Amino acid sequence: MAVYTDVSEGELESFLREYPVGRLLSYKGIAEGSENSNFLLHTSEGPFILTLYEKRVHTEDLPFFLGLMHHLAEKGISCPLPVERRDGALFGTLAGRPAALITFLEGMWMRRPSVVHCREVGRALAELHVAGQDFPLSRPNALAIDGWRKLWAGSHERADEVEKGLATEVDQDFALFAREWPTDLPSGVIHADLFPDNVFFLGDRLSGLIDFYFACNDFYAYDVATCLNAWCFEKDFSFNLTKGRALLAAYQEVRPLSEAEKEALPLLARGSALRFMLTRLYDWLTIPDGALVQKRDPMEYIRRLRFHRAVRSPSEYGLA
Ligand SMILES: Nc1ncnc2c1ncn2[C@@H]1O[C@H](COP(=O)(O)OP(=O)(O)O)[C@@H](O)[C@H]1O
Ligand SMILES: N[C@@H](CCOP(=O)(O)O)C(=O)O
Repeated sequence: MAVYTDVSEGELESFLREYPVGRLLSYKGIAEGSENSNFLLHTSEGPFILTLYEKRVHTEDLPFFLGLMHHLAEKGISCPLPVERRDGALFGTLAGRPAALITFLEGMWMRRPSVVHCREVGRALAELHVAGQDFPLSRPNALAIDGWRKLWAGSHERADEVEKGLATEVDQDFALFAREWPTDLPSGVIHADLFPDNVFFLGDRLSGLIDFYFACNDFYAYDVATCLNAWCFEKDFSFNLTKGRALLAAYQEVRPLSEAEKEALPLLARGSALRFMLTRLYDWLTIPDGALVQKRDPMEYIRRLRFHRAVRSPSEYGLA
């Protein structure tokens, strides 16, 4: 459940008066998602999504996130369009939180993505990378190595509660990344969280991308690695080579990877697995039991991390 902040009908109505969206007919909290509070609204002008930004989203980053959605939508990427207020602003304040209204996207996310879905997401990711190339704003990745170190500092002491020996194991990954993390791969705007729950489909056709609230500037290939982790592993933590091949081939039809990007993929996939393990671990250890938030299992990403440690060649992900 991700509704951290309650909104009363009265305060919502007065918030909506600033928007050209007609009269409020109904609204309800959305259980899915984990970072922000989301509501589905019906107004006399149609359905909208209302988002109240919570702990990991800072107000100063909203022009980047909302401006990016605007930019991508104009370039033909199917993503929500932030609705402009009457004063031209893309967000306001509601129930003490920064809040925005975005257009509603049709479709549903795939609980069990198939090879066809992996192909669709590979292509969409590359199109997003290309469409973002002339976006004028930039935002450093707050969850790059320095961000990982902060999360690790906040959970290191208790990591062995999740699995004995985990703290020592992960310390070794940090040591490797400090020495070998690439510095000069092609970079630009990346989504940074393109998991299945952030990609909508109508049948087998991708209908839209949502949740740009980790978007930032970083290596394109790091985004590819994040998608390999999120889309191409099976429930038993085996890597599905057919899915990997489909995702990478579709990506490369739009934006071919350089030799340096291909070579870096095992390390980037390992780093991306660590990044998601760390946010999950931090939340696992700090969010109180019984809170109305769906906690995600850090072990799922430790298992991926272990897989990548053993990878010797990018061909093991399906790269030709
Ligand atoms: N533009 C949209 N159109 C339709 N549904 C949306 C849209 N944005 C969010 N949702 C719904 O809200 C849920 C949570 O959104 P998400 O942005 O992933 O939240 P969080 O940032 O908290 O993870 C999604 O799974 C989806 O059901
Ligand atoms: N995708 C992340 C968590 C972020 O949640 P989202 O609902 O914003 O995609 C994870 O799986 O750890």
